[in-house]
Amino acid sequence: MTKRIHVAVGIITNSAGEILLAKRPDHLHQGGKWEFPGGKVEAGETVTQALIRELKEEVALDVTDSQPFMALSFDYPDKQVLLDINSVTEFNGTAQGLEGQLIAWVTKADLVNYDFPDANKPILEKILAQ
Ligand SMILES: Nc1nc2c([nH]c(=O)n2[C@H]2C[C@H](O)[C@@H](COP(=O)(O)OP(=O)(O)OP(=O)(O)O)O2)c(=O)[nH]1
Ligand SMILES: [Mg+2]
Repeated sequence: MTKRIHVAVGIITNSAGEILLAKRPDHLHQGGKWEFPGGKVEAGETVTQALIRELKEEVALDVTDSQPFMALSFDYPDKQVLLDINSVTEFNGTAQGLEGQLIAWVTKADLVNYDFPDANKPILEKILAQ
Protein backbone atom coordinates (compact mmCIF):
# COMPACT_ATOMS: atom_id res chain seq x y z
CA MET A 1 0.00 0.00 0.00
CA THR A 2 1.36 3.41 -0.90
CA LYS A 3 1.07 6.41 1.35
CA ARG A 4 -1.55 9.08 0.67
CA ILE A 5 0.10 12.30 -0.49
CA HIS A 6 -0.90 15.35 1.54
CA VAL A 7 -1.16 18.44 -0.66
CA ALA A 8 -1.72 22.09 0.28
CA VAL A 9 -3.76 23.82 -2.43
CA GLY A 10 -4.66 27.51 -2.81
CA ILE A 11 -7.71 29.05 -4.40
CA ILE A 12 -6.20 32.49 -4.91
CA THR A 13 -8.67 35.24 -5.74
CA ASN A 14 -7.57 38.70 -6.86
CA SER A 15 -9.34 42.02 -6.37
CA ALA A 16 -11.17 41.53 -9.70
CA GLY A 17 -12.61 38.26 -8.43
CA GLU A 18 -10.49 36.13 -10.76
CA ILE A 19 -8.94 32.84 -9.64
CA LEU A 20 -5.35 31.83 -10.37
CA LEU A 21 -4.79 28.60 -12.31
CA ALA A 22 -1.53 26.95 -13.32
CA LYS A 23 -0.98 24.31 -15.96
CA ARG A 24 0.76 21.17 -14.74
CA PRO A 25 3.81 20.31 -16.84
CA ASP A 26 3.13 17.34 -19.14
CA HIS A 27 5.64 14.99 -17.49
CA LEU A 28 4.12 15.26 -14.00
CA HIS A 29 1.28 13.28 -12.45
CA GLN A 30 -1.95 14.68 -14.00
CA GLY A 31 0.26 16.56 -16.47
CA GLY A 32 -1.36 18.93 -18.93
CA LYS A 33 -4.29 19.61 -16.60
CA TRP A 34 -4.97 22.98 -14.98
CA GLU A 35 -4.71 23.13 -11.20
CA PHE A 36 -4.94 25.45 -8.30
CA PRO A 37 -1.33 26.11 -7.32
CA GLY A 38 0.09 24.13 -4.42
CA GLY A 39 2.18 21.17 -3.50
CA LYS A 40 3.14 18.53 -1.03
CA VAL A 41 3.12 19.19 2.71
CA GLU A 42 6.57 18.28 3.98
CA ALA A 43 7.33 16.52 7.26
CA GLY A 44 7.05 18.94 10.18
CA GLU A 45 5.09 21.55 8.24
CA THR A 46 1.56 22.73 8.88
CA VAL A 47 -0.76 23.02 5.87
CA THR A 48 -0.56 26.81 6.12
CA GLN A 49 3.24 26.74 6.14
CA ALA A 50 3.24 24.43 3.11
CA LEU A 51 0.74 26.66 1.30
CA ILE A 52 2.84 29.76 1.90
CA ARG A 53 6.02 27.99 0.78
CA GLU A 54 4.50 26.40 -2.33
CA LEU A 55 2.78 29.57 -3.56
CA LYS A 56 6.04 31.46 -3.18
CA GLU A 57 7.99 28.74 -5.03
CA GLU A 58 5.47 28.14 -7.81
CA VAL A 59 3.77 31.48 -8.51
CA ALA A 60 5.88 34.08 -6.64
CA LEU A 61 3.09 35.22 -4.32
CA ASP A 62 3.47 36.06 -0.63
CA VAL A 63 0.36 34.81 1.12
CA THR A 64 -0.65 36.88 4.14
CA ASP A 65 -4.06 35.40 4.87
CA SER A 66 -5.88 32.18 4.01
CA GLN A 67 -8.88 30.21 5.26
CA PRO A 68 -9.71 26.50 4.98
CA PHE A 69 -12.11 25.90 2.05
CA MET A 70 -12.48 22.12 1.95
CA ALA A 71 -10.47 18.93 2.23
CA LEU A 72 -10.89 15.83 0.11
CA SER A 73 -9.27 12.50 -0.52
CA PHE A 74 -9.11 11.06 -4.00
CA ASP A 75 -7.66 7.84 -5.34
CA TYR A 76 -6.11 8.00 -8.80
CA PRO A 77 -5.13 4.64 -10.28
CA ASP A 78 -1.48 5.53 -9.67
CA LYS A 79 -1.64 7.85 -6.66
CA GLN A 80 -3.72 8.66 -3.60
CA VAL A 81 -4.01 12.28 -2.56
CA LEU A 82 -5.42 14.28 0.33
CA LEU A 83 -6.04 17.80 -0.90
CA ASP A 84 -6.21 20.49 1.80
CA ILE A 85 -7.72 23.38 -0.09
CA ASN A 86 -7.54 26.93 1.24
CA SER A 87 -8.97 30.23 0.06
CA VAL A 88 -6.25 32.79 -0.31
CA THR A 89 -7.69 36.24 0.07
CA GLU A 90 -4.66 38.32 0.97
CA PHE A 91 -1.33 38.20 -0.80
CA ASN A 92 1.44 40.41 -2.12
CA GLY A 93 3.28 40.24 -5.41
CA THR A 94 2.52 39.59 -9.06
CA ALA A 95 1.79 36.02 -10.10
CA GLN A 96 4.42 34.36 -12.30
CA GLY A 97 4.91 30.77 -13.38
CA LEU A 98 8.27 30.32 -11.69
CA GLU A 99 8.57 26.69 -12.76
CA GLY A 100 7.94 27.52 -16.42
CA GLN A 101 4.26 26.65 -16.17
CA LEU A 102 1.49 28.63 -17.84
CA ILE A 103 -0.67 30.57 -15.43
CA ALA A 104 -4.01 32.29 -15.93
CA TRP A 105 -6.34 34.50 -13.92
CA VAL A 106 -9.78 33.15 -14.71
CA THR A 107 -13.28 34.38 -13.88
CA LYS A 108 -15.58 31.98 -12.06
CA ALA A 109 -17.76 31.72 -15.17
CA ASP A 110 -14.74 30.73 -17.28
CA LEU A 111 -13.57 27.90 -14.97
CA VAL A 112 -15.77 25.40 -16.85
CA ASN A 113 -13.55 25.85 -19.91
CA TYR A 114 -10.46 24.43 -18.19
CA ASP A 115 -9.55 20.77 -17.84
CA PHE A 116 -8.83 19.91 -14.17
CA PRO A 117 -7.65 16.69 -12.49
CA ASP A 118 -10.55 14.38 -11.62
CA ALA A 119 -10.07 15.04 -7.89
CA ASN A 120 -11.04 18.66 -8.43
CA LYS A 121 -14.69 18.08 -9.33
CA PRO A 122 -16.07 18.81 -5.81
CA ILE A 123 -13.86 21.88 -5.56
CA LEU A 124 -15.23 23.31 -8.81
CA GLU A 125 -18.78 22.53 -7.73
CA LYS A 126 -18.32 24.35 -4.43
CA ILE A 127 -16.73 27.41 -6.07
CA LEU A 128 -19.50 27.61 -8.66
CA ALA A 129 -22.19 27.26 -5.98
CA GLN A 130 -20.93 30.33 -4.17
N1 LIG B 1 -1.46 21.67 -6.58
C1 LIG B 1 -2.48 20.90 -6.94
N2 LIG B 1 -2.36 19.54 -6.95
C2 LIG B 1 -3.44 18.83 -7.32
C3 LIG B 1 -4.67 19.45 -7.67
N3 LIG B 1 -5.56 18.46 -7.99
C4 LIG B 1 -4.92 17.27 -7.86
O1 LIG B 1 -5.39 16.16 -8.07
N4 LIG B 1 -3.62 17.50 -7.45
C5 LIG B 1 -2.66 16.41 -7.24
C6 LIG B 1 -1.68 16.27 -8.38
C7 LIG B 1 -0.44 15.71 -7.68
O2 LIG B 1 -0.54 14.32 -7.60
C8 LIG B 1 -0.52 16.31 -6.28
C9 LIG B 1 0.30 17.57 -6.14
O3 LIG B 1 1.62 17.21 -6.14
P1 LIG B 1 2.77 18.05 -6.87
O4 LIG B 1 3.51 17.10 -7.72
O5 LIG B 1 2.24 19.27 -7.53
O6 LIG B 1 3.60 18.46 -5.63
P2 LIG B 1 4.73 19.57 -5.52
O7 LIG B 1 4.23 20.87 -6.05
O8 LIG B 1 5.21 19.51 -4.10
O9 LIG B 1 5.81 19.08 -6.55
P3 LIG B 1 7.23 18.40 -6.39
O10 LIG B 1 8.05 19.35 -5.58
O11 LIG B 1 6.99 17.08 -5.72
O12 LIG B 1 7.66 18.27 -7.82
O13 LIG B 1 -1.90 16.66 -6.08
C10 LIG B 1 -4.79 20.86 -7.65
O14 LIG B 1 -5.81 21.48 -7.95
N5 LIG B 1 -3.66 21.54 -7.28
MG1 LIG C 1 2.75 21.63 -7.16
